[in-house]
Amino acid sequence: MRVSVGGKLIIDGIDCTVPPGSLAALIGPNGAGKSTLLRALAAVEKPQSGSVSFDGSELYGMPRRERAKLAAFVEQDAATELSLTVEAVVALGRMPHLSLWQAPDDASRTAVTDALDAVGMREFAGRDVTTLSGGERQRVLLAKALAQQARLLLLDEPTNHLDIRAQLSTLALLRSVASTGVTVLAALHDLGLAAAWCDSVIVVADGRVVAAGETAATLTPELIRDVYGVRATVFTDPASGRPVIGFGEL
Ligand SMILES: Nc1ncnc2c1ncn2[C@@H]1O[C@H](COP(=O)(O)OP(=O)(O)OP(=O)(O)O)[C@@H](O)[C@H]1O
Repeated sequence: MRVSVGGKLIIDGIDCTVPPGSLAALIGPNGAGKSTLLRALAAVEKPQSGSVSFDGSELYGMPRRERAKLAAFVEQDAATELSLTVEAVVALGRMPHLSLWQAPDDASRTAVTDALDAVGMREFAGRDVTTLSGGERQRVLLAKALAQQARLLLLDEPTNHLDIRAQLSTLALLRSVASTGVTVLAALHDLGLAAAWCDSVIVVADGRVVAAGETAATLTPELIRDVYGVRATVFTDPASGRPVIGFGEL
């Protein structure tokens, strides 16, 4: 796939695959092209060439509504200026499943409540979304994507604004969503979170994939040094058995 924005080639021949029903991290330095790639995968940004196929279906040729049933996208710091309640924002995720003017059915109401529960925001259901903190808003936007019940979930920095506990519970939630068969791809800046929680990583730099594959085999100190120019040491957390990464300057 090749994607240009504003006349500039940003994604230069990326070819990548995310294993179905798994949690994958999209990582890479600032300006590498992560957001642009996610926007292209979500069909928000049209590539000059290339295609995005999911489960045998080509996402670009598809009517918007059908695509929204397949793929949900949470953009980085998506604006929430509309004065709506949290519940109404999450209910927007149900739109692809309802016909025009159709009142929410039981399945939609349950999906909204379940999504609010999943992100721990049920008690905020009646709050105006414009009054929320950055972290609360981030969780509401994740709930909206969950309510969409798509089989592909694309997230741009889903842990932005979140405190450490909320970061861990978000990654745990994404893992459990993936375990139900949903394919999850999340751009993450925190390599520690990617290492500890994701099944695989796609590493981009300068609009190209420089490495991709199973997390432990791919996210090595050598790769981190080459891509980010820092020293990294991988430890094992004695409590969880998961990898922990320490960083230092070269
Ligand atoms: N509208 C635009 N016009 C020109 N250049 C753009 C435009 N949008 C993005 N870019 C450039 O494309 C490159 C990739 O941007 P992108 O936002 O995809 O990177 P990223 O990996 O998500 O970065 P970050 O980690 O900083 O969020 C950057 O150099 C950015 O300046």
